[in-house]
Amino acid sequence: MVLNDERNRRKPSGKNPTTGRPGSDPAHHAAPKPGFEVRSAATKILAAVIDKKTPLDGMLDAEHGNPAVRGLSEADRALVRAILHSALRHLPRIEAIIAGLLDTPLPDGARSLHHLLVVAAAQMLYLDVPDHSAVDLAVEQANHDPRNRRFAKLTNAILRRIGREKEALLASVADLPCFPDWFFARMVEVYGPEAARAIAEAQMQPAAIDVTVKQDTALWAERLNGKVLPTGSLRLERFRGTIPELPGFDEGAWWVQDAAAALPARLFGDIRGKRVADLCAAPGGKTAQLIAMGAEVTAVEQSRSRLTRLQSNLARLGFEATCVLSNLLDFKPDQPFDAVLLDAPCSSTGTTRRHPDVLWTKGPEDIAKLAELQEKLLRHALTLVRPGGLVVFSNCSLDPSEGEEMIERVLGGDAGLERVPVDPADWTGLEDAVTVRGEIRTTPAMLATEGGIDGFYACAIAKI
Ligand SMILES: C[S@@+](CC[C@H](N)C(=O)[O-])C[C@H]1O[C@@H](n2cnc3c(N)ncnc32)[C@H](O)[C@@H]1O
Repeated sequence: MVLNDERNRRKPSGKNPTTGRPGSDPAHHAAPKPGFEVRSAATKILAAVIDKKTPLDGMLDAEHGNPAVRGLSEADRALVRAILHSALRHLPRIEAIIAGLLDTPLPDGARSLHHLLVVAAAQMLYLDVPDHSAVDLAVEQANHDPRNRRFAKLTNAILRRIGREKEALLASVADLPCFPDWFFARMVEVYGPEAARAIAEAQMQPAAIDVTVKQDTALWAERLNGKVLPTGSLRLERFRGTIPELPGFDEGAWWVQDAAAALPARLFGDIRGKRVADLCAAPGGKTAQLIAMGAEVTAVEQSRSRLTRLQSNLARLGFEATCVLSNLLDFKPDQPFDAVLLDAPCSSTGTTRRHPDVLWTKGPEDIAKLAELQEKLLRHALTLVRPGGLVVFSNCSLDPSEGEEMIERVLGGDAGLERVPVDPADWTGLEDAVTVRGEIRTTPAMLATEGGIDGFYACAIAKI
């Protein structure tokens, strides 16, 4: 296996054949360079995401995460995260660039070499890491790994070429959608080629932090140096640092919630004084909204640790709810509710701006299973509301099999249920998100001038 066009340049150089450096000993005998552990952690975690389908967030946790990150400083963990986000956000382009520089593909067994190259290329192409540092550390990594030692020279050659020809290489892949093929094909089928491209393009932009404010959004926009979106959420475009340090956090004046995630609660209209169940409630962004809207809320959640997190979030906000630890399918209250919100577990394909691992850890078979589960949960949720009551179903998937199509199936077979269409006049700035049936469907390509929004689906159903 050789680098395209590198053969003609090969001359006897007097350099060490393994490291490509003049006269040096193999790097695996030396102490690791600063930054080596960060790259090595990023490579291991990328392998776990792509090859083992392990979600990224848990692996980056300082206490319970992947052993490779546990000993790292906060700054180093942040760098691991930045490298991985860049690598996963642009994976098809990075892989195409690397493949184009080889005249034969990497052998099937060379997965760790693939990951090492992707990690280094992501830093060179999409982050401000100096090329020489990314190249040196990648060559050192190759030398440290007995599986990759024989590829150290190739690693050096590929990465140096990426450094030299960066602009042209990036231009050569600029039309490639950064989605796995199966997902892009599905987006084209559902939204059409142009919209699918816009969605793929939008998901490459990291998402800003949005917050929902309890009262007086304009005042908090000033204090937090944020911008009020047409949807009412406050966007902190220039935010850097940690959330708990921001003004208003300790006093519970606001909570973090993507602008799209704040939309489903709006479908209830006026719920002051009503008994509302928030099903699948943790970490509680929508529970907080329903309480702020004046409802008496029961929050149901099956995960103990997540319910604890919801309770501490509500305590910080000075809010109260009845919290029930239960699988929703086993939840049988004494009295039906006036309204129910089911924000169902889903594939989360609308959140790839924040979670670029999602599309590499989930596949079409997961989406099909989740759609089945959602239908079961919705059918149960519908039994929990009184006649005349309202059920809002929502989730953050871009796939209509988890939204529009499933709702169609549930409504189609039941004369006692009716979709309640939203009025586009109430959705200024987000009119495109109102479907012909009066549901809400956002994609990351919407609110583009404001920096985008997560993909979300929401629909209101009345029980007659
Ligand atoms: C998308 S998250 C909900 C986000 C939440 N509504 C919010 O706005 O903060 C889905 C939640 O559903 C919970 N969940 C999944 N299956 C459940 C079930 N069968 N019963 C109860 N909760 C469930 C998960 O533990 C997870 O916390």
